Amino acid sequence: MNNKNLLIKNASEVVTCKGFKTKKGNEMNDLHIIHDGAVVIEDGIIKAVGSTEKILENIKEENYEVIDASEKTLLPGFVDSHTHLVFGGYRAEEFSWRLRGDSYMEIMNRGGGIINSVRGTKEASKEELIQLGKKRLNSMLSFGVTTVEGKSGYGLDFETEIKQLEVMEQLDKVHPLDIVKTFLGAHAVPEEYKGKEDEFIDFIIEKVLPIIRKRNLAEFCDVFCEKNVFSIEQSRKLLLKAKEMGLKSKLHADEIVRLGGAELAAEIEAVSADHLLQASDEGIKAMAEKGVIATLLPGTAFSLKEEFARGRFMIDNGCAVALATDFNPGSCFTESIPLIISLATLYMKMTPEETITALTINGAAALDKADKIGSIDVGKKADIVIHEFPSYKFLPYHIGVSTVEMVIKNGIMVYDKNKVFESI
Ligand SMILES: N=CN[C@@H](CCC(=O)O)C(=O)O
Ligand SMILES: [Zn+2]
Repeated sequence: MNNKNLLIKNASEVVTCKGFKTKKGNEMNDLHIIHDGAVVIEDGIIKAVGSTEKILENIKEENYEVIDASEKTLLPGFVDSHTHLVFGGYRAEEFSWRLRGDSYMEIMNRGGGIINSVRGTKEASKEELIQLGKKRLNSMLSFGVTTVEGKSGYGLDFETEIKQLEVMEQLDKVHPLDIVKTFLGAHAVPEEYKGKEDEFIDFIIEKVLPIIRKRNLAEFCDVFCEKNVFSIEQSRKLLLKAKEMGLKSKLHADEIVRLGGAELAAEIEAVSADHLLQASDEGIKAMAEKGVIATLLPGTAFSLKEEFARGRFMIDNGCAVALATDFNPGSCFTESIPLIISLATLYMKMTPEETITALTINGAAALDKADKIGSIDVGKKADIVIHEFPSYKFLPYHIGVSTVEMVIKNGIMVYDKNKVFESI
């Protein structure tokens, strides 16, 4: 189907997630559902949303390609706002080591972990990374993701960091999924800068950031602010310089050790602070006050066998929470949104409604795009997913299984599960 004028009608529920900005605290429970709803799409943009009856009174059906969504649920496309999708090589061996008890940091400190993926990414050609990227994006799309954030950070040198960002730039052009690019040059300390972390931060600021800015290769700057990686001071310096150059801030914060990353995120008014497994009460409250989004990555905690971030406490204290996969080759090799939904609802005490908000409008807000995507609102991009059951309540209920039947991106059908089984 390639018709940009589309009418989806008779949906059991249109879960609009209505809104153009971040939802905080209790607001996260309000999904603004329309029962027996319809959506009108023209030229890739949502033109009207309402009850099927009202919508049909105002349009001529014959002018549209029509999808009958009876007994189905419409949701905004998911926004996976934290991933490391471009990398070469895999770390299946390290996963086995972790199963036998080695910790993530132990593996990292003996030259595995991120540095292992840096080797693989340096060795891979741009074309290889593009082909791998396409497969990964296809998989994400099948889970109903229509916008994804992707980070560099498996280069740690000028050429490879730029290569990763260029690969994402290219993927964004050739693949229906939209990619928001983040520069994560400070993801680990390269061998030649061990003990000279300040110099490495200066190298990034002086030599890499200006080119990224000039070529518009990233919208966000991120840093792994962690004990034995980059300190609070180094992270602050990098993010503030990047901000001066026009890059918005994100942080990998308080993941393994409570370092004060949440407090730093509030101080510099970052768009989001991510992970936050060890974030302090004060840090969380400061983030709520400053409107910093807490992007939680339960797949990572699960895969590392760590305690989950305190999503319930954060929401109860007025924070805006987003959820993302953290898809990467080490700490969380999954693009599964159903897994994230299961972990958030069953283990993080988030309600189904909060979970959906965290994966849609708040995911969009974590990418500073809540005005364009993340909800089914008139004027927004027509990124809409048709789920095969009559209520959003089936998403957590159908544990670990994708409920996605069709994905519409910019008003065009790009995934139809029924087609996969057409010949059966
Ligand atoms: N914690 C730091 N960075 C990634 C892991 C990257 C890796 O292990 O390759 C994360 O967000 O989980
Ligand atoms: Zn990450």
